[in-house]
Amino acid sequence: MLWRTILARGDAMKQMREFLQLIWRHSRAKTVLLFALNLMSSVTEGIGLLLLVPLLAHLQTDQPILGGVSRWIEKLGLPQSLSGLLGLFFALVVLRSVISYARTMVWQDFQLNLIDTIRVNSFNALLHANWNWISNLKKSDHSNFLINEVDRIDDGVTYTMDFCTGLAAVLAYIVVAASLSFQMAIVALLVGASVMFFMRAQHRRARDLGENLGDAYEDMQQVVEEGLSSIKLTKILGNEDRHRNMMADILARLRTQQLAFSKTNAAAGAVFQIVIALVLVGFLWVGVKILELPLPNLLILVLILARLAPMLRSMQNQLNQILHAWPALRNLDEITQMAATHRDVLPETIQKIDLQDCITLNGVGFTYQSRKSASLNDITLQFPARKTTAIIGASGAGKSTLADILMGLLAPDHGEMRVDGELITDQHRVNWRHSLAYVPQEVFLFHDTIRNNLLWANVGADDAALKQALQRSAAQFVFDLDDGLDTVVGDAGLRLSGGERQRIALARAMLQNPSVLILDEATSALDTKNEMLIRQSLDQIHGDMTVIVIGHRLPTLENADQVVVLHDGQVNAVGTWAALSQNPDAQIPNEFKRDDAKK
Ligand SMILES: Nc1ncnc2c1ncn2[C@@H]1O[C@H](COP(=O)(O)OP(=O)(O)OP(=O)(O)O)[C@@H](O)[C@H]1O
Repeated sequence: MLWRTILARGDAMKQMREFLQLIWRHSRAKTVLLFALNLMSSVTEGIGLLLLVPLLAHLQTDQPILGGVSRWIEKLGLPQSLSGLLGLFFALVVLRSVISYARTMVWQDFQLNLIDTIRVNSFNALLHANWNWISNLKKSDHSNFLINEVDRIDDGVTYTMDFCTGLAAVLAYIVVAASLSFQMAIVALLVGASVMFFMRAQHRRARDLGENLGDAYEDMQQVVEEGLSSIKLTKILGNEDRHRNMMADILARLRTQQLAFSKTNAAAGAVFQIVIALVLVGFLWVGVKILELPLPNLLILVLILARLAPMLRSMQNQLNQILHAWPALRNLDEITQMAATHRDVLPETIQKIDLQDCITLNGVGFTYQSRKSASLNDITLQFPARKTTAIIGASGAGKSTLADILMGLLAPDHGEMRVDGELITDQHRVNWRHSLAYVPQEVFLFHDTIRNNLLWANVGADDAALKQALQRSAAQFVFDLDDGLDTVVGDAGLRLSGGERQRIALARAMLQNPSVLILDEATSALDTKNEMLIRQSLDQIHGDMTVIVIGHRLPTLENADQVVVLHDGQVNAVGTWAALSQNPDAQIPNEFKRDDAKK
């Protein structure tokens, strides 16, 4: 194939093909339309150029119109007079402008749509990936991907399409040139192909620089995200300069990459211009001295060459940009494939599971991918419905891992979990997750109003339901705020105290009206008064809702129906607090003993 010859190299072909496949997969109909418009635009351009031959011949009456062109004019019944040819030429220019306008509009719509689809689909793939995989990812890499890398894919797609448009135009010019002098067209083609071939080293360099640029963007994203989210710590540690320097170092690296890329491009441009000037000089010499071409033909050939030169130069640049952008496309493939491999199994419709009897764990074991030893080992437990179970244990004993298994966020490597006797498999896990509510130790609130933060749990809840949920969570302080439910909580809820954040998170959980409520140190940031209020509200739901509390303070243990002691990922003891506190074999963390002693 002609363009295979022009590129004369496998890599660029493969990478451009991947961008073309992306375009093709997005909308076949629109891709065909775009290529048809490209073709029409090139054909009208070619015909317009050919019409210049008789037009020029009119200016020089002793010159005959070259046979091929005049034959076509006669065959198609086109006017041969100067005014007729001028009219035709003008009509062609108008037609070409209309085609070019249509092409731009179709392409703009197509391109914006394609890039939005890539962003939304990648975000969606990450959101639906399972917790075990996603929790081990570096967040900044993925935000960098969704923001910067998709922009680079956008560049790659644009340059691919521009390259195709350029290629169609080049082909049209070559056809026109061949119809005027076949030998000259072949010479031009061979020169173009060999220049492209010798540019291989620069193409490779463009791709390598593209990969380095991607890494530098990832690092920058990480520095910005970590710098901003740790700003309080930064101020306390006095590390502002260190963050600024890290940012400056990364920007310097980015600058070096970008300059290197510009240098590669500029060098390619310089070589190109020299080669094209040589070809032009040789062309004229061969045309005049050897082939003795008629003046109109020679002028059109020179015009073609003069227009081809910047076009080939742009195509050369586009090729570099495509290679530069390609690593981002490879990242897209990797992320999409990885996220698909680790995808949660989604049911067709969400059906909440209403716990009636008990949750049972039989011989459950779990090992994190990055760990050699198991974090949970042979856990066999029962969590009776409408009862409160407290899980305690030293730091690292496996409490949060156990909570993640109970919530269906992690799937056990060994053993099984059953809800009312029904085995919970991947097919049930999402339904099960929708049936429970969770209040973590580190509460997350959106930078939005309290109302909107609550509505994430139940979109349709009215103000009365919100008020009730806030009351049940001892969060009446909201009604004393100037803007009440419409108070904006700030970034991650930073405009509220830790205790206020926790109470709003608890209200959000209550609003879900869950079958099971899981609390992870959820009252750790509360003062005694508010802790007591929350405990009272938990007492109110006692007997109505299944509650699992992790690592709580002593009073909660005393009120729990059963307390599970975890030690080194295993169940050490189970029983009421009264029984456990008398059991010398129970590995009860010291803080509970001290609290007990104080009491
Ligand atoms: N994402 C993870 N990847 C690898 N190992 C992990 C991960 N999360 C926890 N672990 C390890 O699993 C073990 C149990 O951790 P887990 O967080 O469940 O303990 P915990 O009892 O909740 O501790 P703490 O009270 O300190 O929060 C620990 O050894 C911990 O280092």
